[in-house]
Amino acid sequence: MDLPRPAYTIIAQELTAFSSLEGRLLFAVPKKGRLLQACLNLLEGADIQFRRENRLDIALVKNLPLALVFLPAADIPTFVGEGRVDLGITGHDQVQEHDAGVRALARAGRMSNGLNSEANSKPHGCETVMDLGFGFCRLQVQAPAKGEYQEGRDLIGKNIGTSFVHLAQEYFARLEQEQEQEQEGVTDTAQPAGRKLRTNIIELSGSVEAACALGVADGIVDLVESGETMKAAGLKAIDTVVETSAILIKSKAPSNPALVELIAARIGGVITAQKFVLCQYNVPRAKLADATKVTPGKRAATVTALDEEGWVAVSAMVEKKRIALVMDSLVEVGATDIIVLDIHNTRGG
Ligand SMILES: Nc1ncnc2c1ncn2[C@@H]1O[C@H](COP(=O)(O)OP(=O)(O)OP(=O)(O)O)[C@@H](O)[C@H]1O
Ligand SMILES: O=P(O)(O)OC[C@H]1O[C@H](OP(=O)(O)OP(=O)(O)O)[C@H](O)[C@@H]1O
Repeated sequence: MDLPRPAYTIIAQELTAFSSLEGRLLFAVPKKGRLLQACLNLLEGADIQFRRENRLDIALVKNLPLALVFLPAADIPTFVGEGRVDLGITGHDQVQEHDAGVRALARAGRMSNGLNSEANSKPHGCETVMDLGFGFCRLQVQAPAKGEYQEGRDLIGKNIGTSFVHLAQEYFARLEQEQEQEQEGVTDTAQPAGRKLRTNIIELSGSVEAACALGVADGIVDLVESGETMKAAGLKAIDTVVETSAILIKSKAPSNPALVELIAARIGGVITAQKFVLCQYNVPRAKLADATKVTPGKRAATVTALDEEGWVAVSAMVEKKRIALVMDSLVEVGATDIIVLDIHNTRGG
């Protein structure tokens, strides 16, 4: 049985982990939620070996000078953007929300007042290394399905519940400005600094979909994947603010750029392996050109002579989502003995 450990044991372990961080590249991973399992699969595929002690948010990697830091997905862009952590995985939506927050601070003129002054001495912001191909969803404006609001503009001046306060503010600021310009016949699109938002953005930290039914908000801005949550809450989508998926981000001045490159290459290899399968088949040499049109491979198909006059064996990487159609076409061309193999890992492509 797992007995709860006294707090001092946990604190002692956390301190030990912190003291062994020196010389290690720091890599932030979502500590819970929708992205966690896919991230753990990715780390395993990239042979990043670690053991995360129960309730500890730092794990030292056994086979690389690397430490994983488990953080809320929403905080990862801040840690990476300020250069406190070198690499991170989070949603593109979270990076955009963070960037919108930085823009809001800049507009309010607070960056020049010494806020985050230490962080500001470093190159600020994070760079996207690659899209990871999971965590696809959309940040949408939603309103009661049976209500009067049909488009974003109808919610101007209303109460909007969201965890994405800065993106929601920018979205409604744009709509308000467009509406005012139309009314005044102005064509200048520059956003005036210090303009007061008429729409009331209410920050909520979770279960945002309940806000309309509970009378807290007239509309919400929240993430939608299948649409089931919003449907169950009696809401309908009226606009999309951003489309998002999980991304690998790096700080602008990582402590060990070579290790960042190595990890990015390993993760890229795992992503490619997840997207592709290896298709092998035999085909008469006379049909080779037709067959390789169907399976051109990533760079080119590998063609080997068979121990049978007039026949060749072909092997090529094919996108997993296209494989059934590709096999149909190969049969039509005259290919035989078609087999499809999973790819565990790839590199250099
Ligand atoms: N339904 C979804 N489908 C796919 N990806 C999602 C979905 N909901 C969220 N995400 C992605 O996962 C990221 C983290 O969201 P998630 O709801 O898992 O966060 P969390 O850390 O558990 O925070 P919270 O406590 O606010 O729920 C989002 O920013 C988004 O990129
Ligand atoms: O369109 P769907 O497939 O139904 O997914 C959308 C839901 O997923 C996310 O929440 P999550 O379940 O992660 O929990 P949360 O509300 O606590 O953030 C999001 O905030 C929606 O509530």
